[in-house]
Amino acid sequence: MSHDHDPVPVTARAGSPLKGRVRVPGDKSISHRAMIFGLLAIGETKVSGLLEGEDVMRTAAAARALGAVVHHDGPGAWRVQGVGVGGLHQPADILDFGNAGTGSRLMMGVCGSHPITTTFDGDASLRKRPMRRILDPLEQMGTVVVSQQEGGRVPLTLRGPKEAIPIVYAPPVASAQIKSAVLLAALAAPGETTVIEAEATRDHTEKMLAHFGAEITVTPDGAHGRRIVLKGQPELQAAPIVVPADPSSAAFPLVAGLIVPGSDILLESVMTNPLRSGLLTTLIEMGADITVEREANEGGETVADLRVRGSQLKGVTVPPERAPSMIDEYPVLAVAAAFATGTTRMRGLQELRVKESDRLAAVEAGLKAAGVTCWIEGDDLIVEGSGGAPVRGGGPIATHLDHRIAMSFLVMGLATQNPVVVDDGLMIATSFPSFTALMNGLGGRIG
Ligand SMILES: O=C(O)C1=C[C@@H](OP(=O)(O)O)[C@@H](O)[C@H](O)C1
Ligand SMILES: C=C(OP(=O)(O)O)C(=O)O
Repeated sequence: MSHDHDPVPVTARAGSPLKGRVRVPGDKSISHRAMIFGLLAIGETKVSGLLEGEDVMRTAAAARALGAVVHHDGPGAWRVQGVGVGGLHQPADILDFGNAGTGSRLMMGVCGSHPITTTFDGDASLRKRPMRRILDPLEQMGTVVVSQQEGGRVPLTLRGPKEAIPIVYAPPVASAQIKSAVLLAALAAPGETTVIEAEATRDHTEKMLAHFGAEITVTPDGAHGRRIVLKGQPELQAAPIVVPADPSSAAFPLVAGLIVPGSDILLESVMTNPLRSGLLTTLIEMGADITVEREANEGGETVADLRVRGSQLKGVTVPPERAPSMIDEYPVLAVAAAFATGTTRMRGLQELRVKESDRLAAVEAGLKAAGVTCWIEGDDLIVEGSGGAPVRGGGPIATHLDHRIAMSFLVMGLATQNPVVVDDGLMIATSFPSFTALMNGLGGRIG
């Protein structure tokens, strides 16, 4: 399935300061998991605040194909009647995940440990992404990889064992997707499965396992790591899910509010889970005028209003151990760095090479096309800030089917001398369908 589409260029222009208050849509990671846990539970899971982006809709379609009954009751409001662990149906057709790494990898874990045969496919971007990292632990658990493309890429077909084997697994890279795939697969295995992560990554799967009644323990391991032990074959019970606002989406108006002089905006109830808030930490280190207000709890996650005002940022070094807590935010951080005083060095970004695009290369090329001095040294990205002098802008910026590259450079164009044009805005709908309307509602000029 190639999902070729005619690209739709989009332009952003500088204008007046950004003002107003907005709430960005629901978190993408939690929304995928809401559908997956709904599928694996007994009873009806009610979800509010679900992100209705294309990636999550692919996961909803896969949940249906595997036997769930999925109802859409209104904006963000969904109900999922599950089949229970062990109860997955044999899907009639291939599972097409479009652009979504999270949906496809987590569902490989779910399907790969059940006695069914499933074929996974996706768009031209997903077909380039490495899946060996998921297939390796699944093979240890007894999954047969019936067919795959070179290097373990989709389209690929998995056949699950009659009964999966519990394992002890240390993912070779810091990845919540690998961890989650193993934990979801382990639900169908008897006994205990252990995942040991050297660097803690987003913990939504662990929290939701506990919320749905699984026996799971999480303990610190080493300087930055965690040891997660899950007891297999639980009966997961449906439980309500409230999806908080996505900090990875909030990153775009947040950075726009900083780089457009005179801006003053309030982002309502953004999730502040510490394993997701590396960008906030970094921007505050850079001197950003951001205040964290009205802290609260929403559906088991901490949230807060973020008030942001236009600021002259200064360059910093971002340490590699911070990468898991802001992995999707580096493209937009690089845009912020282009306006800072001095140099920003972002260290340890090797994982950016295997996202929807090679984000290291895409950010470097885009910044250069817009007149910014930057370079890559090993796995580090270095950006020289303009120090308050105008940044030129330009384009067209090549987005390579990557929503975050498109949104990052459109944010940049709100503050550059000349407009910024991105070559294709269609992929924005995978994670943030209301992006343009929301930014323009604050006074942005994107179209
Ligand atoms: O588990 C998740 O929901 C995600 C994990 C991260 O990927 P990796 O696990 O590949 O780092 C992140 O980039 C992705 O957007 C969402
Ligand atoms: C990397 C991302 O998503 P995924 O891996 O789910 O495609 C992202 O949203 O930036």
